[in-house]
Amino acid sequence: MEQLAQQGCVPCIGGESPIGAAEIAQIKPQIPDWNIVEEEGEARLKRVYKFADFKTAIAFTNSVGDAAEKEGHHPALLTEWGKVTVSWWTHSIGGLHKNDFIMAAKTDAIATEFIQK
Ligand SMILES: C[C@H](O)[C@H](O)[C@H]1CNC2=NC(N)=NC(=O)C2=N1
Repeated sequence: MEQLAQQGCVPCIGGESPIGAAEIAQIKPQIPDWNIVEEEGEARLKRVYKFADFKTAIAFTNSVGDAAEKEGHHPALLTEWGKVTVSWWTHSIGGLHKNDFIMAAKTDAIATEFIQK
């Protein structure tokens, strides 16, 4: 199976299908530290990363923002002292698309460039 982090997002222009339970079961093991949560009535992928200080947290945040711009798929990012909460979901379908799993895997890869606590 091709690794999620190596894949690119397909453009979401509306009308895409949410990811199915079978595919989630197949690919979720590649992003074991992410939780599927329900917020505002929508399924989202969420993970908290811990860093040594605010400077590292905001540098990581900006790097995730750059990846989002490159792929045209955008997360919610909450940057705090020593901590960044990242949430991925697909606004156009109000839930999870494979793109969100791809971006979660890319986010994990980016995090390895920063020293985590
Ligand atoms: C036109 C543009 O590509 C779309 O609005 C994109 C932008 N980034 C996006 N990001 C996310 N997470 N979900 C979307 O549905 C989405 N739509």
